[in-house]
Amino acid sequence: MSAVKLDGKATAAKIKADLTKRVAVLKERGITPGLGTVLVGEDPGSQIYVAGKHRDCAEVGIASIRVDLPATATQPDVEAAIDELNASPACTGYIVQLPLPKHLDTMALLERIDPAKDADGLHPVNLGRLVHMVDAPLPCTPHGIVLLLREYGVPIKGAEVVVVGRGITVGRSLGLLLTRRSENATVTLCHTGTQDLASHVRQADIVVAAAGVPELIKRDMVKPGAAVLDVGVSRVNGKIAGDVALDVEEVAGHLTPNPGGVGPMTRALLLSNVVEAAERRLG
Ligand SMILES: Nc1nc(=O)c2c([nH]1)NC[C@@H]1CN(c3ccc(C(=O)N[C@@H](CCC(=O)O)C(=O)O)cc3)C=[N+]21
Repeated sequence: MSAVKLDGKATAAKIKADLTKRVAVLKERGITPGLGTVLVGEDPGSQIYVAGKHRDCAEVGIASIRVDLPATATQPDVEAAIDELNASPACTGYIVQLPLPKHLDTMALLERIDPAKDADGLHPVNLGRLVHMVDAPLPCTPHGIVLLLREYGVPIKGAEVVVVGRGITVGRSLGLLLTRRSENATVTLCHTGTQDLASHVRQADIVVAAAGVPELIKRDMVKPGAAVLDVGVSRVNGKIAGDVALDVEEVAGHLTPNPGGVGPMTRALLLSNVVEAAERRLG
């Protein structure tokens, strides 16, 4: 058996085509959506991600505003950059690229972002709205995962989902999305303290691997026919390595390639948050 490919690149292209039309409508009505990025330091990985986000913006007609600060930037320096984007009418949404250098207080900076401009959906107010099931920008990777499963008709309702990894950006917030009444999945959140990871993963109809540990999910842990989504972005010898062993392809029913799976969906849903923020301005 070989798994059906959950093609994130192709699905993201469809989302971007829809966003391109919506951006054109917004422009006719006098609003140009604009994505801001705040990047602190010279981490090569972060540089590549941020450059990619600006390319994506150009593709759909979103303006972009890039703020790059040196690794030595102080807390007040970054606060000033955030205050400027909060005040800028040209910026309808923005992100502070993570991780930030260790000397900075990440939480204080994230809390300073205007929740209405939070393109990542990671502001505590917006995560709180997600807990309360109130309309808010959604975290990009979890939202991308839900849309990718829907695109390929993978049943979510009633599914047993095992999420591996409790990070805010993916694991912890994905459970909130998938347990909404509209999705109705049953979600188990596994992490480094989980006693017997394999026994949990074996029960799963859908496995989401977001731990950042190469080859954590092995072939013999996966129930035949399960959908497996690989969110891992570790670097091994300069190459991107996911969390899922290659031969899982032989047992899974659906599988995301990596690259070309969850990453492009994350980027498309970031653009979607920027467009939605601009649409909310129109009311
Ligand atoms: N505030 C903030 N928001 C983020 O969303 C955020 C962040 N900080 N810090 C770093 C992580 C990582 N991340 C990726 C997004 C897309 C790909 C992606 O599209 N990767 C391509 C491969 C690389 C490429 O072709 O550019 C793929 O999977 O096909 C990868 C990684 C977002 N992050």
